[in-house]
Amino acid sequence: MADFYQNGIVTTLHNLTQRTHDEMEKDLIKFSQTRPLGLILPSLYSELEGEALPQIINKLKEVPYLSEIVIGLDRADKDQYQQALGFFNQLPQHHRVLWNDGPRLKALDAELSELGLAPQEMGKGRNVWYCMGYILASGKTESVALHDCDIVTYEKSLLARLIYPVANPQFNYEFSKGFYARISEGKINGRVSRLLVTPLIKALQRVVGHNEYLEYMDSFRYPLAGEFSFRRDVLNDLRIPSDWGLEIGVLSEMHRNYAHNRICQVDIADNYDHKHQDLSLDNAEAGLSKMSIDITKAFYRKLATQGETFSTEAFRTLKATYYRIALDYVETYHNDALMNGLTTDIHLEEKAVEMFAQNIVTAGQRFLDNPMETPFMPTWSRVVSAMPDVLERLKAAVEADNAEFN
Ligand SMILES: O=C(O)[C@H](O)COP(=O)(O)O
Repeated sequence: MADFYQNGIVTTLHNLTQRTHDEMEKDLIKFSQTRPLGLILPSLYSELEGEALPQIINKLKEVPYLSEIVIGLDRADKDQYQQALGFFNQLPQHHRVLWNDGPRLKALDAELSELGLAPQEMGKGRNVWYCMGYILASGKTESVALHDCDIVTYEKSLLARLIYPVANPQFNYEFSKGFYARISEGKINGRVSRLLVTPLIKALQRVVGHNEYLEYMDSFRYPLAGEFSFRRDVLNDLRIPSDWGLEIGVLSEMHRNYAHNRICQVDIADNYDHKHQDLSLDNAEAGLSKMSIDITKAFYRKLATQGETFSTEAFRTLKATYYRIALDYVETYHNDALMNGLTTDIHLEEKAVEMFAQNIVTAGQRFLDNPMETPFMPTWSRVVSAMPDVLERLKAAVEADNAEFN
């Protein structure tokens, strides 16, 4: 049973009564009559063949309040795109599949690239960015949810709870971020969120001193959750990184663009499990190691925009501060696990903390070596200003792909 504590400077919407999904769904059907609701699914072709996505689609088939589902499909050739269209045709809702590797969308991407406006890296960030552009172009929905396609514990209630805060016309929220616990096979997961992000924020608070942005980031119970929802107008002005800094980047942009009372977080599931990546202890270019470097750089960049200056010495101090705090958390989570009949591998957790500590310095060095690096994708407002018909052309390309291969 959850408590009802408000732990930070954004509103937390709890699951206090285990209200039934049917009741919430009735509300959402009503809300959707005045505020049409949509969903973005950033997906890889390989996920169609996995365990999670077919289950997710099975559950989504029964969702009655969505006017539009936009699927961004990465790493698919022509045959795979055609198969994907067949697969997603199970959905009774209006849906479109963006073939990101297809000739039409690649041609548009090449034109944007000439203007210096195309995302520079392949991956989820780029996929999400194009889906957001398509939502703006189609104009079919007022509020949109986004979630990953590798969730093996997916229930319809996750989506209902995720979208509710931006669907209810009586609420003033522009953005809502999901949170949950991650437990599987008797273990607590969420290794980067628990062992890097939270202790890093605490360490930055100690080193930088009081900082309202850090207080805001510290308010989120699962800052790395890939599940969030927003009103459509939010999409015009998001300048987000294309690398693993995406989730931190979205939170940072919401902080820049909106007052705190327009932002909330919501309890969307008791437990969440998904595909786990390797820690990659020995390779800083892969797995959770690479993720930790991208995330840490996203924090440095954001703090630099607030006038914070960094040096090699500052990064060393930050590393030492982080390391001590993170080790305390290893113990905290171990005790929490034991009391709940779960386990954590203390040795492995400490090895992860050692790697993250090293990566705090590595990220710092890369930040100092490349002060002009901007892995950000431009806001859609800027893209529209540079290419006024871009949204119409994006929509036309997607419609043509869906019509030609369906
Ligand atoms: O959220 C996280 O911490 C990372 O995505 C890693 O998650 P996992 O430990 O559940 O795989």
